[in-house]
Amino acid sequence: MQRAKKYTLEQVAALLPWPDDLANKYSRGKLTLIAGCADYPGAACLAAVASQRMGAGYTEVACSPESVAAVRAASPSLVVRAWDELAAYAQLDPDERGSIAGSPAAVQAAPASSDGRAGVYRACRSGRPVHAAPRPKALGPVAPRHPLAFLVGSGFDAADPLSAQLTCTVLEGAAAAVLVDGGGLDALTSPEGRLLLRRRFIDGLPTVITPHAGEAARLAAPLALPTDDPAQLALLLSQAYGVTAMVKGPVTYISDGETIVRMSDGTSALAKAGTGDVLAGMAAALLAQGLTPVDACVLASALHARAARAAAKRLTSICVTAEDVVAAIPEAIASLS
Ligand SMILES: NC(=O)C1=CN([C@@H]2O[C@H](COP(=O)(O)OP(=O)(O)OC[C@H]3O[C@@H](n4cnc5c(N)ncnc54)[C@H](OP(=O)(O)O)[C@@H]3O)[C@@H](O)[C@H]2O)[C@@H](O)CC1
Ligand SMILES: Nc1ncnc2c1ncn2[C@@H]1O[C@H](COP(=O)(O)OP(=O)(O)O)[C@@H](O)[C@H]1O
Repeated sequence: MQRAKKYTLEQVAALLPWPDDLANKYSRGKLTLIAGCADYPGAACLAAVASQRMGAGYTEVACSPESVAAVRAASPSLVVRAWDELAAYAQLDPDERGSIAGSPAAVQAAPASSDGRAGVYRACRSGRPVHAAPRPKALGPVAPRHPLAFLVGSGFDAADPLSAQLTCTVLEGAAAAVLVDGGGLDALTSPEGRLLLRRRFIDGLPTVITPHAGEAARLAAPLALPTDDPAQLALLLSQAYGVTAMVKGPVTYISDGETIVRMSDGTSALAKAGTGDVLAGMAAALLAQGLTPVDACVLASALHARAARAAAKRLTSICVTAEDVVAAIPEAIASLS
């Protein structure tokens, strides 16, 4: 059985993405979140403001139309749109969208954006009716000048078929790192989800999953993976799905299929709804800033734990909320520097 390793404080601190003097908002990384269904706008708000605090230069949210006002109200510096066009595209039959087994070379051959910052809507905003929407070769520029990443699934309702459709559309179209969280995770067990993950793995496109114990068990079940040891589960999920897996809990384990990292600095103050959405936004923001999947998960998890401890010191471990964890991210960063 493989042993888990721990990072030293110095190793974690060395991962902090300090901006250089000539940075601009695009060079600091753009994160696009596809998150927040009508019932869970809060998850999109929490993940998005956590991304901003975690240093992403540009945070864009595509959420359900019902959630737009709430997400806009969460922070005026977020760029927020309804996911209507993307959702309409996702609902097309895969045959109409184009074969999901299409050649990766075709994706690479798509013309690069001239301004290097086309967003999630470019392919869907041609003014054509939805049934004639072109296949989005890539969500965002194919050859980005600046780092970018996508987060999909926080605040999705796993029971709604649209959740799986949106998740697969992002996995298919994003020529960049994708983090799958919350109600998007169940989509990965379907034949289409498995195929898309395999294709991303072969193409060298990083995918990160961030399940809690219940979600990890649902990912393990169809493959009959043992769930009794969370460290081994992180390793096995990573290997089986071709992703970097961060299995969350009182102790969190991160695996890229070769190594396992143990993160044990958390606190029960984190056992509250929404703290997982905060962690997803932090890790995805670090992916958008160019950290490797394991480094992004390690740094996000370490800062998440430190932020919760700092908040609990002031507010007690009874009172800390997910919003308090976001507010304490700056203290967590300062404590490492
Ligand atoms: N403010 C918002 O908008 C918020 C929105 N949110 C969004 O809601 C969506 C659904 O996410 P969810 O986690 O609430 O539900 P779901 O994935 O169905 O799992 C629940 C079942 O799993 C099991 N379970 C076992 N171990 C577990 C563990 N360690 N932690 C948790 N569960 C564990 C347990 O079943 P049991 O073991 O009791 O049978 C439990 O009944 C998702 O998109 C998320 O982003 C939330 O983040 C909250 C704030
Ligand atoms: N007892 C605990 N000790 C330390 N960390 C915890 C504890 N309980 C939960 N957490 C952390 O809180 C977060 C909860 O995530 P998750 O269950 O996905 O919440 P949500 O879906 O409500 O956002 C995870 O990062 C997990 O590691």
